[in-house]
Amino acid sequence: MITVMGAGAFGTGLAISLAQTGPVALWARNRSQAEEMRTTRQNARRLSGIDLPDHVQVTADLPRQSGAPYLLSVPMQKLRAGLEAHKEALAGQVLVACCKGIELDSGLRPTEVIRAVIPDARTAILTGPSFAADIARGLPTALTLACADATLGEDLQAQLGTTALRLYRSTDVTGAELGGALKNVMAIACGAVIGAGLGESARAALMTRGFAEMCRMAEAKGARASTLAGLSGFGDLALTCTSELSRNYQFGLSLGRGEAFDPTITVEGAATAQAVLTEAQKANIDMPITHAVTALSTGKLQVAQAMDMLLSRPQKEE
Ligand SMILES: NC(=O)C1=CN([C@@H]2O[C@H](COP(=O)(O)OP(=O)(O)OC[C@H]3O[C@@H](n4cnc5c(N)ncnc54)[C@H](OP(=O)(O)O)[C@@H]3O)[C@@H](O)[C@H]2O)C=CC1
Ligand SMILES: O=C(CO)COP(=O)(O)O
Repeated sequence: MITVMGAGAFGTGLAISLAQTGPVALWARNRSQAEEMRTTRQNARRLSGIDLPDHVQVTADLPRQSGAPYLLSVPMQKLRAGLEAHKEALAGQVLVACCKGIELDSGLRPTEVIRAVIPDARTAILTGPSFAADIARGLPTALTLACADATLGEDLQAQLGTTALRLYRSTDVTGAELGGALKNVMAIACGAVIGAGLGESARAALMTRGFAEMCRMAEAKGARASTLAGLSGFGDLALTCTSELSRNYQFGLSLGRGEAFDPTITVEGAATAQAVLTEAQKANIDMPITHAVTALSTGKLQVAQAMDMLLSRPQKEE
């Protein structure tokens, strides 16, 4: 039986989707939350209003399994701690990262963090444009499943896809992970310009130049340009930079409006911008929007100053 580790919005959405094809375990670290979900058959805290089908088995005890994958659906900055706590049970297992980001302390991508903690894990990444509630409601969605081991990638594509959730396979793990991580940084930037009333044209400019920035970093890391042009890059950039359902975009909106933002809400792009900027500076990769988002989200610049910084750069060829 497949296990989803992490009963947040996305983990719950994935478990509901997978329940169409058979029983699935949804593991929550918090015993009382698991108990409440078992009783109410809803995840009121993270994905309210959507019922858990009978096939979703909520548990606070991580199932031991041989062969079936674990889907790791925790925020990027919590992934290492989540793995460390279950190192023994997860050794040698198939671990599919479902998080979007770069670890702040190490600069590592999700599958790199997994292998740093559990060296013999067999890893993959599931990423792309999808809001948890859309997946849970069975709305049509397409995602990238990237795995360096092509045979394992095919197995996972067959196991995790449903009629509504269409999976495209890739072996470019670096490209898929960087696309998913970097689009959140650009979504914060887009939210900030819309929040500050700077207009739709400014957002289109940021999305386009942000995409150029994403490709620059990803190609420098050995990713394929075609991966960035796919679901995990361009696809998720389009969704997250234009929808008020995105938490990264909402965070940007509040920065642009000068409003406070609830710190308990998961916003992957803020820490990721800092991690990416550190990496870009080391490797001499030009990432001005990532720089601006880092300055904005750490309170070093206001939106007007960040825009001045971007607009006063030397003129260049596109
Ligand atoms: N929400 C969405 O629409 C989508 C999200 N994603 C990605 O999925 C990842 C998770 O996001 P999402 O589900 O939305 O986040 P949420 O904030 O909704 O939930 C986070 C979950 O992670 C759990 N968690 C936190 N720390 C640990 C830990 N150390 N060990 C185990 N579990 C832990 C939390 O448990 P607790 O409640 O006990 O703190 C909670 O259940 C992110 O990387 C996000 O980018 C991808 C696509 C869509
Ligand atoms: O990654 C997502 C959609 O693909 C969800 O975006 P947020 O984390 O910004 O809500």
